Amino acid sequence: MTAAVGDSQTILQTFLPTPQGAAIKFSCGSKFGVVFSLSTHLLTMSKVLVSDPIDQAGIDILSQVAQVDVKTGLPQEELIRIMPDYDALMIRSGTQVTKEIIEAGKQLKIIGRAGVGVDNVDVPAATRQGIVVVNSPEGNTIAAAEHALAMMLSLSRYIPDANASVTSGNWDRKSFMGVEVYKKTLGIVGLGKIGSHVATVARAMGMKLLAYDPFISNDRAEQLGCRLVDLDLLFREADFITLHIPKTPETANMINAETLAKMKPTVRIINCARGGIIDEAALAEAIASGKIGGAALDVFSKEPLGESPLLHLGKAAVLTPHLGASTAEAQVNVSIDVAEQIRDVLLGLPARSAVNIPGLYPDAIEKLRPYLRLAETLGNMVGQLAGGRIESLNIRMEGDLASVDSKPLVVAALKGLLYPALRERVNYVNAGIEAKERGIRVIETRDAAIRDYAGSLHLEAKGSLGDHSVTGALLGNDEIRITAVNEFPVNVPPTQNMLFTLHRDMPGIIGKIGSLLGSFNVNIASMQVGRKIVRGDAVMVLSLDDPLPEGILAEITKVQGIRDAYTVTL
Ligand SMILES: NC(=O)c1ccc[n+]([C@@H]2O[C@H](COP(=O)([O-])OP(=O)(O)OC[C@H]3O[C@@H](n4cnc5c(N)ncnc54)[C@H](O)[C@@H]3O)[C@@H](O)[C@H]2O)c1
Ligand SMILES: O=C(O)[C@H](O)COP(=O)(O)O
Repeated sequence: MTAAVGDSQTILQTFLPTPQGAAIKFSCGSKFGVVFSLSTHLLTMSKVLVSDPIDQAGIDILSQVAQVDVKTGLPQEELIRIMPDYDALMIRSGTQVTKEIIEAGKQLKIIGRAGVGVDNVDVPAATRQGIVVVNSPEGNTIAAAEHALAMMLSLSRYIPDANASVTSGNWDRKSFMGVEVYKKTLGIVGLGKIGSHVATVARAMGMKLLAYDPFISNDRAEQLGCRLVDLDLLFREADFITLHIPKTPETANMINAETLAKMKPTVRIINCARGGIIDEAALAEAIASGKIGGAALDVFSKEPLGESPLLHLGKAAVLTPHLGASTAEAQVNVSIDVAEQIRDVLLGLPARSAVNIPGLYPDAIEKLRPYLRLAETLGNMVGQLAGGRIESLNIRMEGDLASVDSKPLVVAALKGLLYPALRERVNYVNAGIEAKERGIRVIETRDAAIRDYAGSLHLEAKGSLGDHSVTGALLGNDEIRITAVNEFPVNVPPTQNMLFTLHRDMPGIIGKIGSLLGSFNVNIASMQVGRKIVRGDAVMVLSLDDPLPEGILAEITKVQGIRDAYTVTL
């Protein structure tokens, strides 16, 4: 990287390797309103592996900034073997991105899922490695909703079997007497993006709508014409049940022998969400024995399905091979959506749909960008001052910052705190998890009444070697100012090489430190003393033009009146 990009330096440092090579101009995403100078080295070095069939539109986007290799259907061992070469991996649901693949991805910065579900990605393992995982939360919503509706109608009119009958030369009208959906009750489990669109269309078809979604308000359900009910009532009253929920420990096997027993004998179940939400053996048994009417399934606990009792249910089961997102439109949408995010992350910009960066959405970043830099700098400083093992980090949001979403600031502070220990291995993705694993307790407090600056941050680290704090704020031009160290007021910009002393405020001490540094050929750029009372305790902050040579700290602490001395390198 040859030039910092506006204020996005913090984010750039998060993901980008140290650049080399000649600079060329490169323009990207106007939504971020920035122009980058990227090194040719970086451009030629970025490599993206596309391991599932992805629409060309996304590949074209990626090809502008990276070498794109499309290698679909690779076995796990081969993926593990080639992963070390790649900066980004783009997938659909076909590739199982296991911990082993992720760990093999030594250069990997981003995994892009061209679709919604990331259940084929070991997200915790990616987070642990600092790899951002993105998806396309909306690109295939309509496709999946329309597939669910098509499945409902196919099942109620036996279209697949009727078609098979005609194409094999029969004209059998008796066997395919169907039912209407008009005035029937549809139970929608999960009233999110897809469930909402299903509700809208089903309502227009004259269906009565029940919905179960513990995270949706009554107002939203009413807006969609749905009556929010509990799951039990939905199971008992619905003529059709359609699932639009993620597979989680709570939803796994939600439809099982016990819940099937509560349903109407004519009920038809549609699952275009995820395999594993239905106990397939129990479902097949319920259909075969006439306990329920039938099922239309697009997703299965094991894909490809292979041998299954579901294959032997005749016209009472309609099965498709995970086609919910398979429309031309959806594939273009998800491919572009995810390719743009991969491109952005490779360029050091934030991703708009990262599933594992807490609270770091582009809007939030845009507003907080200068404060993220402040938080990271203060975290880095207080970590170095505290030294040793950090037990807790107290982050106080002051003034205007007391009312902002603090998550990004906390992540930035932790990234700074851990940087001296982890260097490039810590980033916005894994800072939280790295801190947790080190047992660092994070305490957030807010004080809107502190108004020395519009907004300031106060970080206090308690560690095995002592407790230290730094406070900082931004000037009008977003320049960082350290405004207190260990509660002593100062007003200094952070610089690359700094020396802090805790000492007794007494004549001659500043001179002695100056001469000592001079004798080691260290030039002082600026110096400031902060004290609360005359001749009491004080702090001295020096910005140095050169790094402190080995051994000088020990000499400084020998000076009479100096209690402690610390170096900070930013
Ligand atoms: N078949 C396909 O090809 C295909 C395509 C796209 C999406 N999907 C799947 O469809 C599902 C829904 O996708 P979406 O985009 O609508 O997601 P979404 O996040 O917009 O909606 C999911 C809804 O489920 C609700 N929910 C979560 N846990 C619940 C629970 N225990 N009980 C009831 N409701 C619960 C949430 O509150 C949310 O409103 C996902 O599993 C997704 O992977 C499948
Ligand atoms: O979660 C999703 O987006 C769907 O399951 C689609 O999966 P696919 O991209 O493999 O079609």
